[in-house]
Amino acid sequence: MPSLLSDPLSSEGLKKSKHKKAKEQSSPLEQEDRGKMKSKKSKKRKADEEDKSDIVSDSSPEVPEKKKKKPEANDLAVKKLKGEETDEPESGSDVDDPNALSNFRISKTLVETLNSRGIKALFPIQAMTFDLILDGFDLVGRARTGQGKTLAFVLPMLESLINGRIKASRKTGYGRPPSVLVLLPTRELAVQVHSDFEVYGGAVGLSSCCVYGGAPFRAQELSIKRGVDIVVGTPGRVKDHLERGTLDLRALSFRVLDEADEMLRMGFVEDVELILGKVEDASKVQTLLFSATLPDWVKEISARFLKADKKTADLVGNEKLKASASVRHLALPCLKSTRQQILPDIIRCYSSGGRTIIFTETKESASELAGLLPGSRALHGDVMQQQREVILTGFRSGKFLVLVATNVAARGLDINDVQLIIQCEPPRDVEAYIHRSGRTGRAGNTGVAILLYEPKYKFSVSRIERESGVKFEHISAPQPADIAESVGSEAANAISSVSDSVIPVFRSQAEELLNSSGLPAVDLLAKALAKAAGFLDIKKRSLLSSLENYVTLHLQTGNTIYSPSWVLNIKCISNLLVIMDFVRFVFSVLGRYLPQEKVQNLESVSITADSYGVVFDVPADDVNEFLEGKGFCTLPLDEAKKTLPKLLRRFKTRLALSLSRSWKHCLHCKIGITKAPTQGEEGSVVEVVVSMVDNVVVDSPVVEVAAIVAEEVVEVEAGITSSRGIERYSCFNPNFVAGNSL
Ligand SMILES: Nc1ncnc2c1ncn2[C@@H]1O[C@H](COP(=O)(O)OP(=O)(O)OP(=O)(O)O)[C@@H](O)[C@H]1O
Repeated sequence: MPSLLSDPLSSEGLKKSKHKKAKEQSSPLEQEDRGKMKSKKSKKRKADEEDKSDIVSDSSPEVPEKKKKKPEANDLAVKKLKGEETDEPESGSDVDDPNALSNFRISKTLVETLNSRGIKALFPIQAMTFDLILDGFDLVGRARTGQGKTLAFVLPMLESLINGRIKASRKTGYGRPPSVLVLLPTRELAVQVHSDFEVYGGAVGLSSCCVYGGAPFRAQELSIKRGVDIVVGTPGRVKDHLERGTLDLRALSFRVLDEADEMLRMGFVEDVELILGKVEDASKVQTLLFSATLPDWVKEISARFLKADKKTADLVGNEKLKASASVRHLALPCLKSTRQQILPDIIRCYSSGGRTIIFTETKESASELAGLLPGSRALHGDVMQQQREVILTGFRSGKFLVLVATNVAARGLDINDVQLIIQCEPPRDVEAYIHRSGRTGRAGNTGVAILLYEPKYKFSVSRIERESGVKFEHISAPQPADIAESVGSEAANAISSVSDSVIPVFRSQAEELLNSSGLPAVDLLAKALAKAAGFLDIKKRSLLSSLENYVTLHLQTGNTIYSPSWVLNIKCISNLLVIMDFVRFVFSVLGRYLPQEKVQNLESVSITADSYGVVFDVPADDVNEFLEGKGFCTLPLDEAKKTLPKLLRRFKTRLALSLSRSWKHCLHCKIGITKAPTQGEEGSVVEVVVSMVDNVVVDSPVVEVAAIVAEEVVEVEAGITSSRGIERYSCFNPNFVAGNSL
């Protein structure tokens, strides 16, 4: 099993930890094998400074006979969570499941509480870490989103407090200082984790309180003063309590950093370090760090604040897929301007009637979108804390089914029945993609995550694919047939469920409608179904850009439009000429058959990857005129043939048109890449320079052509800095491999 920080807790490792005695009595050959494994591990440890932990726990107590099967169950559960096939029997009894609760040192009351919430066995991350935490080790735990990291620390800590190591020393009286401190990056997460402590801790007589900013300080102070066993909170407010002397960490036995990477990202570095540093004798405190992702600097934290013999349980490791495997990851091209129109249809088609979370990049767009989508609410940092709680409660309880949120809701939030995640644009940060998409497909359930992107930013989708290991299914905007399929049956059920008692009352009007409409009864019924499903009209939507009332056409030229070397040629100056040639070619051809104003209405022209064709969007009303153009085979890509041909590149048509008009200006500008790529990493920053030859005064399209050209191979990173006659673009070239000269 892969590991990032150290060798993970493989099932083999667990087996070994639990059967030390068996290990001692095993054959020399077996011991030699183990020796080899250990030396492999020690090599790994050498390679990585952080890797001081080992998976073999010698301190595990006697384990009941049944536990010997545990590693197999881990494998099974891991497979299940990864979405792989398992040979698991349909209804295996708990006794057969080595991860069954009865196989762990969990007290009866806790088992009953877990059972009452439908939990019969531990998830792999929980099974891997339970004994280690109970036996007193510091730990770094890593698993994909939704795999139960919260209970992985809650359960063994509670057991430690009530039955384990801490039982004897734990203070219990009025005014006792807390034994456990859990830090989380957001208030919502703190509330969520606190509610788990209330349920499970409450069941075994342990009290807890939640402290976070935006809520009255005094009430928190009073509950701490009365004495609590567990404090859950956000770093800022915990720090406030420490500074005001209202929180005493002297009796602390556990400190937990959940989503530590996010805490640091959110700027809590100093607060977290201050809080961790407040513990006077760190050797007496067990520190646990859980996260779905472990960027480098989390290693730093774990090296500084966790003990040298810490353990690491890593269910992700170096595996390529970092995002949830139980989620279908889809990518859909869509212009920003059409987003609002297609979102309701996407929700209808993919949410299976469950909850949807839409992620936007800014608070403003979250509010704006929520205002436009009926039945949705916005959640972001500018919403008052009290209101945020009301909104989350409403969403959890099903009062409304669509939440439009910023990253506030990306991390950790565990909400039942979120079937669909929509991300309005590719996040810059791949971890944001992983966490947002992880709000669905939790606890072994399935879900759908749809990433919307502007066609010209397709490279961002490839970047996320590359870095997260996700393989996107590329889809087009829902077409009328898709919508009818997904909502039609619901509408049909709704109509079927209407009592027959309505028939005599409505019959005469129905007959009148049938006679007056001139439609066959079945067509009229189809209209009634559409109305029941909320449709008064079905608009066509183009496959290429999801434009309403546009149709995507495919023009096949019969000749290659470009040569393969064209694609490989990343020297911008020649690219520019080829693009201009192409623009002129397409528009001159279309212009031969169509009035100029029709050609100008084309949207999003794309070249097909086979080099023989062009795909573009035209207004639905103009389709026939385009189809009648002689000499060309122009096919509408309609509902029947739902997939686009593989496309090579696309550019903004209106811009291209204006370019073709200012073609002569382009001849007077020279575009080149002047700066050597940095570092030699894959994907480097380069600089595109557009210099105007002959001092010809050029207009903005010439500048934009550089952007088009740049877009071909590079992502324009910085704004344009302009000096007389020269435009500079700082660009990122994701395809550039060190060593290639430009
Ligand atoms: N052993 C279990 N059996 C069944 N359900 C479980 C089990 N453990 C946890 N769950 C449920 O799984 C869901 C996800 O758990 P949790 O929120 O702890 O995941 P997570 O790994 O912390 O995810 P994230 O990284 O997104 O924060 C919760 O609803 C939780 O109640």
